[in-house]
Amino acid sequence: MTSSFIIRVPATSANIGPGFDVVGLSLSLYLTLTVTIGETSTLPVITYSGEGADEVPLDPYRNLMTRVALYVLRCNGHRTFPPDLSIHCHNQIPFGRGLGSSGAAVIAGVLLGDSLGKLNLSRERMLDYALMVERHPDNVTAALVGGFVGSYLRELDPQATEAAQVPLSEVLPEYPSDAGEDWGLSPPVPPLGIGHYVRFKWNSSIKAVAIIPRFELSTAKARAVLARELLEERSVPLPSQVFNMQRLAVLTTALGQTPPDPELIFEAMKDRVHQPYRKTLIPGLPAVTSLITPASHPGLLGICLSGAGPTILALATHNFDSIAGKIQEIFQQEQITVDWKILEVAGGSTVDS
Ligand SMILES: Nc1ncnc2c1ncn2[C@@H]1O[C@H](COP(=O)(O)OP(=O)(O)O)[C@@H](O)[C@H]1O
Ligand SMILES: N[C@@H](CCOP(=O)(O)O)C(=O)O
Repeated sequence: MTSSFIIRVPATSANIGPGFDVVGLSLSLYLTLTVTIGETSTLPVITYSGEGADEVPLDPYRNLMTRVALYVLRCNGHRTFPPDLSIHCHNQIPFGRGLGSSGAAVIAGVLLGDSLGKLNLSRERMLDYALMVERHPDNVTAALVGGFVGSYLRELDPQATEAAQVPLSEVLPEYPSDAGEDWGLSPPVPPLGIGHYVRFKWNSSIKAVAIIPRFELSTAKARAVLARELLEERSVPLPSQVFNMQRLAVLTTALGQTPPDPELIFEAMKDRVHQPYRKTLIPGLPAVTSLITPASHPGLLGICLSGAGPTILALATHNFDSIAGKIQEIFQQEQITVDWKILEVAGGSTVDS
Protein backbone atom coordinates (compact mmCIF):
# COMPACT_ATOMS: atom_id res chain seq x y z
CA MET A 1 0.00 0.00 0.00
CA THR A 2 1.34 3.46 -0.85
CA SER A 3 0.94 6.66 1.17
CA SER A 4 1.85 10.16 0.14
CA PHE A 5 2.05 13.71 1.38
CA ILE A 6 2.87 17.14 -0.08
CA ILE A 7 5.35 19.68 1.30
CA ARG A 8 5.08 23.28 0.06
CA VAL A 9 7.65 25.96 0.90
CA PRO A 10 7.54 29.59 -0.31
CA ALA A 11 10.30 31.71 -1.81
CA THR A 12 11.66 34.53 0.34
CA SER A 13 13.20 37.94 -0.10
CA ALA A 14 15.67 38.76 2.67
CA ASN A 15 16.96 42.11 3.95
CA ILE A 16 14.29 44.42 2.35
CA GLY A 17 16.99 47.09 2.23
CA PRO A 18 18.32 47.90 5.72
CA GLY A 19 17.58 44.56 7.45
CA PHE A 20 20.69 42.63 6.40
CA ASP A 21 20.50 39.11 7.91
CA VAL A 22 17.49 40.25 10.00
CA VAL A 23 14.22 40.49 8.05
CA GLY A 24 12.62 38.25 5.43
CA LEU A 25 9.39 38.24 3.43
CA SER A 26 7.76 35.05 2.11
CA LEU A 27 6.62 35.28 -1.52
CA SER A 28 4.16 33.38 -3.69
CA LEU A 29 6.57 31.18 -5.66
CA TYR A 30 6.81 27.66 -4.30
CA LEU A 31 9.00 24.60 -3.97
CA THR A 32 6.59 21.65 -3.85
CA LEU A 33 7.57 18.09 -2.93
CA THR A 34 5.20 15.20 -3.56
CA VAL A 35 6.47 12.40 -1.36
CA THR A 36 5.32 8.81 -1.87
CA ILE A 37 6.19 5.83 0.33
CA GLY A 38 5.56 2.33 -0.94
CA GLU A 39 6.93 2.35 -4.48
CA THR A 40 9.60 -0.32 -4.45
CA SER A 41 13.21 0.80 -4.65
CA THR A 42 16.13 0.62 -2.25
CA LEU A 43 17.41 4.21 -2.52
CA PRO A 44 15.04 7.20 -2.55
CA VAL A 45 14.14 8.13 -6.10
CA ILE A 46 14.11 11.88 -6.80
CA THR A 47 12.52 13.41 -9.87
CA TYR A 48 12.49 17.10 -10.58
CA SER A 49 10.69 19.66 -12.75
CA GLY A 50 10.75 23.45 -13.02
CA GLU A 51 13.53 25.83 -11.99
CA GLY A 52 16.96 24.22 -11.60
CA ALA A 53 15.84 20.87 -13.04
CA ASP A 54 18.85 20.76 -15.37
CA GLU A 55 21.43 21.37 -12.62
CA VAL A 56 20.13 19.87 -9.38
CA PRO A 57 21.68 16.54 -8.26
CA LEU A 58 19.16 13.69 -8.12
CA ASP A 59 21.39 11.50 -5.93
CA PRO A 60 19.76 11.66 -2.43
CA TYR A 61 23.20 11.85 -0.79
CA ARG A 62 24.13 14.91 -2.90
CA ASN A 63 20.81 16.77 -3.10
CA LEU A 64 20.51 19.59 -0.53
CA MET A 65 16.91 18.77 0.47
CA THR A 66 17.48 15.07 1.08
CA ARG A 67 20.85 15.67 2.78
CA VAL A 68 19.09 18.00 5.24
CA ALA A 69 16.28 15.43 5.73
CA LEU A 70 18.92 12.76 6.44
CA TYR A 71 20.62 15.07 8.95
CA VAL A 72 17.31 15.52 10.83
CA LEU A 73 16.60 11.77 10.70
CA ARG A 74 20.08 10.80 11.93
CA CYS A 75 19.93 13.30 14.81
CA ASN A 76 16.74 11.55 15.91
CA GLY A 77 17.87 7.95 15.90
CA HIS A 78 17.06 6.93 12.30
CA ARG A 79 20.05 5.51 10.46
CA THR A 80 18.81 6.31 6.97
CA PHE A 81 15.78 7.06 4.78
CA PRO A 82 12.79 4.72 5.01
CA PRO A 83 12.66 2.19 2.15
CA ASP A 84 10.48 2.61 -0.93
CA LEU A 85 10.60 6.40 -0.94
CA SER A 86 10.04 8.55 -4.01
CA ILE A 87 10.05 12.34 -4.12
CA HIS A 88 8.90 14.53 -6.98
CA CYS A 89 9.96 18.18 -6.69
CA HIS A 90 8.36 20.93 -8.67
CA ASN A 91 10.24 24.18 -8.21
CA GLN A 92 9.15 27.72 -9.11
CA ILE A 93 12.03 29.43 -7.25
CA PRO A 94 14.96 30.29 -9.54
CA PHE A 95 18.39 29.29 -8.24
CA GLY A 96 20.97 31.87 -7.17
CA ARG A 97 18.80 34.97 -7.76
CA GLY A 98 18.22 36.20 -4.21
CA LEU A 99 14.79 34.62 -3.83
CA GLY A 100 15.75 32.14 -1.14
CA SER A 101 15.93 28.91 -3.18
CA SER A 102 18.51 27.38 -0.82
CA GLY A 103 16.56 28.47 2.27
CA ALA A 104 13.44 26.84 0.79
CA ALA A 105 15.39 23.64 0.05
CA VAL A 106 16.69 23.57 3.64
CA ILE A 107 13.19 24.04 5.10
CA ALA A 108 11.78 21.41 2.72
CA GLY A 109 14.51 19.03 3.95
CA VAL A 110 13.70 19.70 7.61
CA LEU A 111 9.96 19.12 6.98
CA LEU A 112 10.76 15.98 4.99
CA GLY A 113 12.94 14.56 7.78
CA ASP A 114 10.31 15.46 10.38
CA SER A 115 7.51 13.74 8.41
CA LEU A 116 9.51 10.64 7.42
CA GLY A 117 10.72 10.10 11.00
CA LYS A 118 7.26 10.98 12.48
CA LEU A 119 9.17 13.31 14.80
CA ASN A 120 6.51 15.96 15.45
CA LEU A 121 9.13 18.65 15.89
CA SER A 122 7.90 22.08 16.99
CA ARG A 123 8.43 25.02 14.59
CA GLU A 124 11.10 26.37 16.96
CA ARG A 125 12.97 23.06 16.88
CA MET A 126 12.65 22.89 13.08
CA LEU A 127 14.24 26.32 12.93
CA ASP A 128 17.17 25.02 15.02
CA TYR A 129 17.86 22.32 12.42
CA ALA A 130 17.55 24.81 9.55
CA LEU A 131 19.94 27.23 11.28
CA MET A 132 22.59 24.53 11.61
CA VAL A 133 22.66 24.52 7.79
CA GLU A 134 21.82 28.07 6.63
CA ARG A 135 23.30 30.27 9.32
CA HIS A 136 21.63 33.58 8.58
CA PRO A 137 18.06 33.36 9.93
CA ASP A 138 16.24 35.75 7.57
CA ASN A 139 15.31 33.41 4.67
CA VAL A 140 14.71 30.16 6.57
CA THR A 141 12.53 31.81 9.24
CA ALA A 142 10.31 33.58 6.71
CA ALA A 143 10.08 30.39 4.60
CA LEU A 144 9.03 28.34 7.61
CA VAL A 145 6.55 30.67 9.34
CA GLY A 146 5.50 32.95 6.45
CA GLY A 147 4.84 36.69 6.23
CA PHE A 148 7.10 39.62 7.05
CA VAL A 149 9.39 38.31 9.75
CA GLY A 150 12.25 39.61 11.90
CA SER A 151 14.69 37.24 13.57
CA TYR A 152 17.91 37.11 15.53
CA LEU A 153 20.40 34.45 16.57
CA ARG A 154 20.33 34.09 20.34
CA GLU A 155 23.41 34.52 22.51
CA LEU A 156 23.99 30.94 23.66
CA ASP A 157 26.19 29.65 26.45
CA PRO A 158 29.76 28.79 25.34
CA GLN A 159 29.07 25.07 24.93
CA ALA A 160 25.91 25.66 22.88
CA THR A 161 27.68 28.36 20.85
CA GLU A 162 30.34 25.86 19.92
CA ALA A 163 27.69 23.25 19.08
CA ALA A 164 25.86 25.72 16.81
CA GLN A 165 29.05 26.60 14.98
CA VAL A 166 30.36 23.17 14.01
CA PRO A 167 31.59 23.20 10.41
CA LEU A 168 28.89 22.66 7.79
CA SER A 169 30.86 19.65 6.58
CA GLU A 170 29.98 17.88 9.84
CA VAL A 171 26.29 18.81 9.64
CA LEU A 172 25.99 17.76 6.00
CA PRO A 173 28.89 15.38 5.41
CA GLU A 174 29.78 13.91 2.03
CA TYR A 175 28.22 10.48 2.39
CA PRO A 176 30.58 7.88 0.88
CA SER A 177 28.61 5.80 -1.62
CA ASP A 178 30.26 2.53 -0.55
CA ALA A 179 29.73 2.86 3.21
CA GLY A 180 26.27 1.30 3.30
CA GLU A 181 24.45 2.90 6.19
CA ASP A 182 27.46 3.09 8.49
CA TRP A 183 28.56 6.70 8.15
CA GLY A 184 30.71 6.86 11.25
CA LEU A 185 30.32 9.72 13.71
CA SER A 186 26.91 10.80 15.00
CA PRO A 187 25.74 14.09 13.52
CA PRO A 188 25.98 17.27 15.64
CA VAL A 189 22.55 17.74 17.26
CA PRO A 190 21.52 21.44 17.28
CA PRO A 191 21.41 23.21 20.64
CA LEU A 192 17.93 24.33 21.71
CA GLY A 193 16.59 27.74 20.70
CA ILE A 194 19.23 29.04 18.28
CA GLY A 195 16.92 31.64 16.78
CA HIS A 196 13.98 33.78 17.87
CA TYR A 197 11.55 35.56 15.54
CA VAL A 198 8.55 37.85 15.41
CA ARG A 199 6.04 38.46 12.60
CA PHE A 200 5.32 42.07 11.66
CA LYS A 201 2.04 43.40 10.23
CA TRP A 202 1.82 43.64 6.47
CA ASN A 203 -0.60 45.85 4.54
CA SER A 204 -2.16 43.45 2.02
CA SER A 205 -2.45 46.15 -0.66
CA ILE A 206 1.35 46.00 -1.00
CA LYS A 207 2.63 43.63 -3.71
CA ALA A 208 6.20 42.62 -4.41
CA VAL A 209 7.45 43.08 -7.97
CA ALA A 210 10.48 40.83 -8.47
CA ILE A 211 12.67 41.83 -11.41
CA ILE A 212 14.86 38.79 -12.00
CA PRO A 213 18.04 39.09 -14.11
CA ARG A 214 18.82 36.06 -16.23
CA PHE A 215 22.10 35.31 -14.48
CA GLU A 216 22.90 33.49 -11.26
CA LEU A 217 24.85 34.98 -8.37
CA SER A 218 25.52 32.53 -5.57
CA THR A 219 24.84 33.85 -2.07
CA ALA A 220 28.28 32.57 -1.03
CA LYS A 221 29.92 34.82 -3.66
CA ALA A 222 27.79 37.83 -2.72
CA ARG A 223 28.70 37.31 0.96
CA ALA A 224 32.38 36.84 0.13
CA VAL A 225 32.57 40.25 -1.58
CA LEU A 226 31.02 41.75 1.52
CA ALA A 227 33.51 40.04 3.79
CA ARG A 228 36.40 41.20 1.59
CA GLU A 229 35.28 44.84 1.41
CA LEU A 230 34.45 45.03 5.10
CA LEU A 231 37.72 43.39 6.04
CA GLU A 232 39.57 46.17 4.28
CA GLU A 233 37.59 48.79 6.19
CA ARG A 234 37.70 46.49 9.26
CA SER A 235 33.99 47.00 10.08
CA VAL A 236 30.86 48.73 8.85
CA PRO A 237 31.33 52.43 9.72
CA LEU A 238 29.15 53.45 12.67
CA PRO A 239 27.25 56.15 10.70
CA SER A 240 26.22 53.46 8.18
CA GLN A 241 25.05 51.18 10.98
CA VAL A 242 22.99 54.01 12.50
CA PHE A 243 21.61 54.88 9.03
CA ASN A 244 20.34 51.30 8.66
CA MET A 245 19.02 50.89 12.22
CA GLN A 246 17.02 54.13 11.94
CA ARG A 247 15.44 52.91 8.72
CA LEU A 248 14.77 49.34 9.83
CA ALA A 249 13.02 50.52 13.00
CA VAL A 250 10.65 52.60 10.87
CA LEU A 251 10.23 50.05 8.05
CA THR A 252 8.98 47.17 10.22
CA THR A 253 5.95 49.26 11.25
CA ALA A 254 5.54 51.35 8.07
CA LEU A 255 4.79 48.30 5.87
CA GLY A 256 1.83 47.39 8.10
CA GLN A 257 0.21 50.81 8.13
CA THR A 258 -2.94 51.82 6.22
CA PRO A 259 -2.58 53.54 3.88
CA PRO A 260 1.13 52.88 3.24
CA ASP A 261 3.17 56.10 3.15
CA PRO A 262 5.39 56.08 0.01
CA GLU A 263 7.69 58.86 1.19
CA LEU A 264 8.34 57.16 4.54
CA ILE A 265 8.82 53.67 3.05
CA PHE A 266 11.01 54.74 0.12
CA GLU A 267 13.55 56.32 2.46
CA ALA A 268 13.24 53.45 4.99
CA MET A 269 14.19 50.86 2.34
CA LYS A 270 17.60 52.44 1.71
CA ASP A 271 20.71 50.57 2.81
CA ARG A 272 24.35 51.37 3.45
CA VAL A 273 25.50 48.05 4.89
CA HIS A 274 25.43 45.51 2.04
CA GLN A 275 24.09 46.94 -1.23
CA PRO A 276 26.98 49.40 -1.78
CA TYR A 277 29.46 46.52 -1.58
CA ARG A 278 27.46 44.29 -3.90
CA LYS A 279 27.01 46.81 -6.73
CA THR A 280 30.14 45.50 -8.46
CA LEU A 281 28.39 42.15 -8.91
CA ILE A 282 25.11 43.65 -10.12
CA PRO A 283 25.56 46.26 -12.86
CA GLY A 284 22.61 48.66 -12.87
CA LEU A 285 21.93 48.40 -9.11
CA PRO A 286 22.90 52.01 -8.23
CA ALA A 287 20.82 53.35 -11.13
CA VAL A 288 17.81 51.22 -10.19
CA THR A 289 17.86 52.36 -6.56
CA SER A 290 18.36 56.05 -7.38
CA LEU A 291 16.49 56.84 -10.63
CA ILE A 292 13.04 55.45 -9.84
CA THR A 293 11.04 57.15 -7.09
CA PRO A 294 7.42 57.38 -5.90
CA ALA A 295 7.33 60.84 -7.55
CA SER A 296 8.42 59.47 -10.96
CA HIS A 297 6.36 56.26 -10.58
CA PRO A 298 3.19 56.69 -8.46
CA GLY A 299 2.30 53.43 -6.70
CA LEU A 300 5.94 52.67 -5.92
CA LEU A 301 6.78 52.38 -2.22
CA GLY A 302 10.43 51.30 -2.22
CA ILE A 303 13.18 49.44 -4.07
CA CYS A 304 15.96 47.18 -2.80
CA LEU A 305 18.15 44.25 -3.69
CA SER A 306 16.34 40.98 -2.96
CA GLY A 307 18.53 38.91 -0.62
CA ALA A 308 22.06 38.74 -1.98
CA GLY A 309 20.79 39.58 -5.50
CA PRO A 310 20.76 39.89 -8.39
CA THR A 311 16.93 40.18 -8.23
CA ILE A 312 15.51 43.63 -7.53
CA LEU A 313 12.46 43.86 -5.28
CA ALA A 314 10.08 46.78 -5.79
CA LEU A 315 7.23 47.13 -3.29
CA ALA A 316 4.20 48.85 -4.81
CA THR A 317 0.44 49.19 -4.61
CA HIS A 318 -0.21 49.83 -8.34
CA ASN A 319 1.51 50.77 -11.61
CA PHE A 320 3.47 47.49 -11.53
CA ASP A 321 4.06 47.34 -15.32
CA SER A 322 5.58 50.77 -15.58
CA ILE A 323 7.83 50.23 -12.51
CA ALA A 324 9.07 46.88 -13.82
CA GLY A 325 9.42 48.31 -17.36
CA LYS A 326 11.71 51.11 -16.15
CA ILE A 327 13.90 48.68 -14.16
CA GLN A 328 14.04 46.39 -17.20
CA GLU A 329 15.17 49.36 -19.31
CA ILE A 330 18.00 50.16 -16.88
CA PHE A 331 19.20 46.55 -16.93
CA GLN A 332 18.95 46.51 -20.76
CA GLN A 333 21.45 49.39 -20.86
CA GLU A 334 23.85 47.02 -19.07
CA GLN A 335 23.07 44.24 -21.60
CA ILE A 336 21.21 42.26 -18.92
CA THR A 337 17.92 40.56 -19.78
CA VAL A 338 15.35 40.24 -17.00
CA ASP A 339 12.07 38.50 -16.28
CA TRP A 340 9.61 39.97 -13.83
CA LYS A 341 6.72 38.74 -11.69
CA ILE A 342 4.14 40.36 -9.42
CA LEU A 343 4.11 38.35 -6.19
CA GLU A 344 1.91 38.27 -3.09
CA VAL A 345 3.20 37.86 0.45
CA ALA A 346 2.74 34.15 1.14
CA GLY A 347 1.82 32.05 4.18
CA GLY A 348 4.36 29.71 5.75
CA SER A 349 5.37 26.18 4.78
CA THR A 350 2.77 23.42 4.82
CA VAL A 351 2.69 19.61 4.91
CA ASP A 352 -0.59 18.07 3.67
CA SER A 353 -1.61 14.49 3.15
N1 LIG B 1 15.15 22.75 -4.59
C1 LIG B 1 16.46 22.57 -4.44
N2 LIG B 1 16.96 21.33 -4.38
C2 LIG B 1 18.29 21.14 -4.22
N3 LIG B 1 19.19 22.13 -4.16
C3 LIG B 1 18.74 23.39 -4.22
C4 LIG B 1 17.36 23.67 -4.37
N4 LIG B 1 17.20 25.00 -4.40
C5 LIG B 1 18.44 25.54 -4.29
N5 LIG B 1 19.36 24.58 -4.18
C6 LIG B 1 20.83 24.78 -4.06
O1 LIG B 1 21.06 26.10 -3.59
C7 LIG B 1 21.84 26.84 -4.57
C8 LIG B 1 21.41 28.28 -4.63
O2 LIG B 1 21.59 28.84 -3.35
P1 LIG B 1 22.08 30.33 -3.14
O3 LIG B 1 23.38 30.55 -3.82
O4 LIG B 1 22.04 30.55 -1.66
O5 LIG B 1 21.01 31.23 -3.88
P2 LIG B 1 19.50 31.61 -3.52
O6 LIG B 1 19.17 30.97 -2.20
O7 LIG B 1 19.52 33.10 -3.47
O8 LIG B 1 18.67 31.12 -4.65
C9 LIG B 1 21.58 26.11 -5.89
O9 LIG B 1 22.63 26.32 -6.79
C10 LIG B 1 21.48 24.67 -5.41
O10 LIG B 1 22.78 24.13 -5.21
N1 LIG C 1 20.99 38.11 4.38
C1 LIG C 1 21.47 37.25 3.33
C2 LIG C 1 20.30 36.82 2.49
C3 LIG C 1 20.66 35.92 1.33
O1 LIG C 1 19.47 35.63 0.61
P1 LIG C 1 19.47 34.78 -0.75
O2 LIG C 1 18.04 34.70 -1.14
O3 LIG C 1 20.31 35.54 -1.71
O4 LIG C 1 20.06 33.45 -0.40
C4 LIG C 1 22.48 38.03 2.46
O5 LIG C 1 22.16 39.17 2.11
O6 LIG C 1 23.57 37.50 2.20
